[in-house]
Amino acid sequence: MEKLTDQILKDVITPRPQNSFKGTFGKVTLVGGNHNFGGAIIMASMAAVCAGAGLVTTATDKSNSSPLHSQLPEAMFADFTNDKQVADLVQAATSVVVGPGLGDDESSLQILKNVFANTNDQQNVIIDGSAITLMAHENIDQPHGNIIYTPHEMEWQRLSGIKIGEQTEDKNKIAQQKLGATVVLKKHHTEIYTSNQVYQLPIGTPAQAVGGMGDTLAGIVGGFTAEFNDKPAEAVLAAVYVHSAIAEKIAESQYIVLPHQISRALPAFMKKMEKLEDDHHIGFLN
Ligand SMILES: NC(=O)C1=CN([C@@H]2O[C@H](COP(=O)(O)OP(=O)(O)OC[C@H]3O[C@@H](n4cnc5c(N)ncnc54)[C@H](OP(=O)(O)O)[C@@H]3O)[C@@H](O)[C@H]2O)[C@@H](O)CC1
Ligand SMILES: Nc1ncnc2c1ncn2[C@@H]1O[C@H](COP(=O)(O)OP(=O)(O)O)[C@@H](O)[C@H]1O
Ligand SMILES: [Mg+2]
Repeated sequence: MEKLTDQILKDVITPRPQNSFKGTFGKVTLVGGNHNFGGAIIMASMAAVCAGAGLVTTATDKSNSSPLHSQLPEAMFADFTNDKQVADLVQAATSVVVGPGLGDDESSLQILKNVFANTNDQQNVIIDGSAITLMAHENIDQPHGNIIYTPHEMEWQRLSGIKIGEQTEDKNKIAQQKLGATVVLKKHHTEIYTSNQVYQLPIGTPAQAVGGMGDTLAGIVGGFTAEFNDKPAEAVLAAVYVHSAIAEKIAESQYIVLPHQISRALPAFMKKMEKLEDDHHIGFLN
């Protein structure tokens, strides 16, 4: 298992080209947030916007429209039960994030099926939270796309069949290769299983053990894979690293880290990365 280092941030977060517009930095469509779990998709959307995606649309329950806009006017809203609109938004996306707060009832299942029917192999498809649980319980086929699963250990147990105490590198690798997808197995020292390597995140803090922390990571992965779409594999690694690097910084002065604080800190943190030259170390950034 290879340890991730801050080099991944320097590799991925480079200065934006001058001759650019919002379309240069990709479109993210996020689908989730039922009547009870609106916060999950709002946190994921905030993360995608703050990570620098060019255009972000959130397909969610109608009741989340005003809360979304009051928190995040940069995001557009769509009703996730409008199949035609969701199909169009999914087809238009560089990256699709599906699952945060989607829920597991019949309506959630129909929405998931509609999303999966409309992805294509050119897109990054981040499958998180309820979408993983639904896939496992309802035996739903993996959709087209560059698939990135972001399960916690219980979600990975549901998807892979490997019990939490038995999730060894070898077993996880076999399950990941069968899926033919990237797996971000979230925990203390998250592991990332890619097509040719297994990475471990050596940073992160229990101050991150707060609801919404994974929703926020899913949004950053969506944002980074859209924005840095010429290197999507590295973008996933950088997203995982930046999420915990910012959390550690905040945890120096806070007992817990609120997920939205990570998102709000992203633009300034990324500015510091952009300025770094190879012979400088991120540790100097205090
Ligand atoms: N503000 C919002 O709207 C929020 C909405 N959210 C949304 O809710 C949806 C459901 O997601 P979920 O993760 O809350 O529930 P589920 O998939 O049933 O897993 C929990 C079960 O697994 C067990 N467990 C064992 N190991 C574990 C581990 N390492 N990490 C985590 N759990 C572990 C755990 O054990 P226990 O804690 O009971 O001991 C429990 O039995 C999803 O769409 C998500 O996006 C949340 O993001 C919160 C904020
Ligand atoms: N003790 C810990 N140390 C480091 N990271 C943690 C710790 N506890 C939780 N996390 C991180 O918080 C996130 C939790 O994800 P998840 O359980 O999906 O949250 P939610 O669904 O509530 O948003 C993951 O990124 C995980 O790595
Ligand atoms: Mg989660």
